[in-house]
Amino acid sequence: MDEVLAQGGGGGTHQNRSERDSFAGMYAQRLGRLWAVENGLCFGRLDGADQSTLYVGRIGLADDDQRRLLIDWRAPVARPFYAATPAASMGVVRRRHLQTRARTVIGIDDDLLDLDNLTEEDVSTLNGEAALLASIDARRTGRMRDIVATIQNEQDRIIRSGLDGVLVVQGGPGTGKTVVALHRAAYLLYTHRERLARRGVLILGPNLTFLRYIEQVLPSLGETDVLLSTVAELYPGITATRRERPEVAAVKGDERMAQVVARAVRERQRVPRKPVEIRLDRYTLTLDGRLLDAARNRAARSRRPHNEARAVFVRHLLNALARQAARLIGKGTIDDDELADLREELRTEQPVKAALNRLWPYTTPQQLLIGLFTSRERLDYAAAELGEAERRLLLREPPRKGEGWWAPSDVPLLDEAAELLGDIDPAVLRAGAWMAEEEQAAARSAAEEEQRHRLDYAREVLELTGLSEIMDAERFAARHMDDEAYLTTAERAASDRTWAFGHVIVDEAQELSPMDWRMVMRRCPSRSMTIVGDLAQTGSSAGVRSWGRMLDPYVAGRWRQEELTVNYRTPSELMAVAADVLTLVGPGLSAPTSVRETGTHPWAASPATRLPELVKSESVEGGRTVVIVAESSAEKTGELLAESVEGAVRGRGTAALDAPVSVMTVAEAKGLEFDVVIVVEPELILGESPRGASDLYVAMTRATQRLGVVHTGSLPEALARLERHRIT
Ligand SMILES: Nc1ncnc2c1ncn2[C@@H]1O[C@H](COP(=O)(O)OP(=O)(O)OP(=O)(O)O)[C@@H](O)[C@H]1O
Repeated sequence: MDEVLAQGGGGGTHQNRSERDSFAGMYAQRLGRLWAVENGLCFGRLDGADQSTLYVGRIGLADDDQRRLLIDWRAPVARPFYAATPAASMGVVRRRHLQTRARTVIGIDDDLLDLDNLTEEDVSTLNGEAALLASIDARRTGRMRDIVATIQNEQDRIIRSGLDGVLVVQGGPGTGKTVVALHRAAYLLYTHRERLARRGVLILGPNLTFLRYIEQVLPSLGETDVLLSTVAELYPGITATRRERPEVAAVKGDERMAQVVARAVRERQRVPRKPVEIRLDRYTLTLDGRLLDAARNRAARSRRPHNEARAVFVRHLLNALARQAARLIGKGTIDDDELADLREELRTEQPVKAALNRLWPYTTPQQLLIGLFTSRERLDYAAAELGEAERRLLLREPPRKGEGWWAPSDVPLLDEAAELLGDIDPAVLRAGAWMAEEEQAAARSAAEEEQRHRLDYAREVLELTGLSEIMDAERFAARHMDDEAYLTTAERAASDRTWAFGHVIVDEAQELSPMDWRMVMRRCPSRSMTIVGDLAQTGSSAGVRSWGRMLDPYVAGRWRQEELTVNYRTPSELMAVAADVLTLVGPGLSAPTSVRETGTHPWAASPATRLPELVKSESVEGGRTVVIVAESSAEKTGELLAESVEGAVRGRGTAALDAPVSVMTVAEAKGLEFDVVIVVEPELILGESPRGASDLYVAMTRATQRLGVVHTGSLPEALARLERHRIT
């Protein structure tokens, strides 16, 4: 890369410049990968009974003579590093954990696996648990780290479980479901590269903040071909930001909506009660019910989606109209050529075109849903099986400029509609005239936004790699765009609604509605999936109640389940209170066992106005604190803290992850973790949604060090344990 840089900017032929660009790009990418694994590159060593020594690291490395220096953690020979126990030593005498800072070793821990093969002195210096405990005690940075150095045996089994079929990983809070799912992605890509590199891996998370939180884990494992997304982002071209009431989302997530969308499509093909008259200059043509029915049935029999079946419908009607026209102009018999001429003539007549467009209109998924949700009449027709109250929840105002109309729960409905509607002929699409003005404007502004984003990204890459001198951002971005082959699998998959992924991982899977699952399953026809979640944490009313019931329509009897039982996040003192809350969620549920105690007890304090003072006194130097509030008081509490506590930030996104203090709702904090958690007015959280108990359970299990509750309202019974440590 130094050499490429030394060649400088302009000069040379076009060919020279373009070669230089592509070398520079290639080296930049390779360098990026190596940088990503620099920290803690080598973290383990295995000493075998056969006197062999292997070093285990984030990636595999060999020297110039192809001698193995470092074994990739995913390679089969590295397996004993995670799986060997004194009872089954797998040929390993000693497992050593290496802790490094930059390139210096700062600590080692040994596990002794085969006593007979070690000296007394070795034995006296061993301390195996230390590596894990040091790792989970560390301050949180606002980003998830990888755990390659300390993967535990029950986790390792899941990470290395076979690629095929559906694997469900059920586990309580903090048991490592997310981190295990991410390592599994890295492992699968490494082990089944052939199969997965082409089709890619999709990882679905609950919201964008969460994706920011986990996004650095995989590149640091040496993988880039994974698409991280939320369900709301799965429909290319749609930004679903509208916020809606949970009961509205629950109706839209219900599986009956599949029928509703199907009927909405059929509504667009409805035959009018009265015959349709088409007035032309010389005569008037009539399409009666019988004729229209016949044309519609012909189209239906073609089994093509709506927009593609339109051609069948139109052909049938035009033939009939041509024959009618022939009769009207006094031609009793007519040969095929004449009929064809007449048909083509009619096809271009404006009144004929208008009638055909009304009878079987080209329809985009967006148009279909806007039409459905803004019309009482259409809803009554299409959503007959929903109750009156449910239909009323679906009704909404038409889109207005500058206002996001789509909600996350619309995305699977758009996807469902896209399946039933099929593609519109690109020539028709380009003409654009059939599109509503707002839609055209929205498409244009999305394209501009995309271009801006691309340029920013290009600038960032060039600056980071010191290449901005020799390559300009426009050229870099344009090349990325033009050259299909240059796109990563993840980029190609992101822009293609019909992409079939090689493997799909769904995190916080309990939150997905039946309609979400229909869409996700479409993205994974091979049904090679990892589904991780915790039924006790389900916050959405349309969410999963039973893995079996959710999966049976897709893979009845063909899925397997693993359980994670040890909590690596929450100390046992905090988990005891969370376990009390869990009894409210449902009978017979058990909380995971915490791996450590800290001696710090969770507390309660009143009134809630003491919040700023307590946030300051409880926060730990260099650590992260979250204040978790009920949805209804999030903005108010956010403002209060932003004014009174330095560095406090309300809300979602990267800023909230990086701030020393952030204010979040339960939904926003789901899946994340913080050093210190303060829950405000638990009674409100409990009462705010039908799944309030699950929400409170989620809130109480986010802390790695300290937990407190502030309240002015009453303290829920389930939190009575906190009275013992009330801060006065
Ligand atoms: N083997 C391990 N070594 C070190 N840290 C671990 C290990 N397993 C899990 N952890 C840590 O425990 C914490 C919780 O993990 P994670 O977020 O994956 O849990 P989860 O099961 O997804 O939790 P939730 O259901 O609450 O979202 C993380 O900080 C993770 O790094």
